[in-house]
Amino acid sequence: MSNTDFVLAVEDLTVSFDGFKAIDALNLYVDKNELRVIIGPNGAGKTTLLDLICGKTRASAGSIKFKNGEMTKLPEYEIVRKGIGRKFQTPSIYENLSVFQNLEVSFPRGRGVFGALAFKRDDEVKNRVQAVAEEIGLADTLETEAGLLSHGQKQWLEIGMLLMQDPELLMLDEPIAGMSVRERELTADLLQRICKGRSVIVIEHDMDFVKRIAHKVTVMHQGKILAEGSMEQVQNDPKVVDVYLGH
Ligand SMILES: Nc1ncnc2c1ncn2[C@@H]1O[C@H](COP(=O)(O)OP(=O)(O)OP(=O)(O)O)[C@@H](O)[C@H]1O
Repeated sequence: MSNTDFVLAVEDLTVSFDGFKAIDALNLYVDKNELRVIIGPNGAGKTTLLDLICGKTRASAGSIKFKNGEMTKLPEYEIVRKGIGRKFQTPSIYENLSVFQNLEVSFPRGRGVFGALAFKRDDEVKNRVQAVAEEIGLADTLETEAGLLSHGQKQWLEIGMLLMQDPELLMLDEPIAGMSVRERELTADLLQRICKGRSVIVIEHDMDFVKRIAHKVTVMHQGKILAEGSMEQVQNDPKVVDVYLGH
């Protein structure tokens, strides 16, 4: 395919594990500023798809283009540097550092003019930490040790650590697992905020949450796309009811 306006264009993507196709000739296109939710039964290939996009797993065939650049051959750190951030289910924050320090260490090195102008960098980092802390609702807890945060706050901090790198595509695997009702609401608001200015892909099983956040829903089944569209469209699709929602 020639150049497109899509942030992410996945085409004919396939990965086989010992002959089993976990992802099978899959096509997926994500727009700028879009919040896409991927749903589907256990084993459908959702996590494997995100693993392929972030370079954790190598494709057997097909193409993954991010802003029209091919990603399938790049190492993971290059993919991060190009602007793709991925949050896994288990938080990987530094429990004995403060919220501020967790955000500070996530600021990408090697950007801007440093050396003699190190103080400028300090300001730049501080301003960025403050802005991100506000975005994730942790501006009042900057000095708190991360290990003392609630489960939900830890998840938000990890999202904040990814936001420090200002990714253009952010991928989140079941971000509300284990959260309270209130934390889920706040996470929905947070996701709505962060997709203004970047694209977000979320894997989620909680349909009420999906309804609240999704611009568009992709339903996966057996490594393929079963259906795609608005929540209403996929909810009323008999194929989707049959393999997923009806269970
Ligand atoms: N590294 C691997 N080696 C062998 N098989 C794998 C590997 N990774 C994934 N699979 C298989 O690929 C299939 C898809 O798994 P995947 O975890 O992507 O599904 P999922 O849709 O994310 O499911 P869930 O909702 O349970 O997280 C499963 O059958 C899984 O066992």
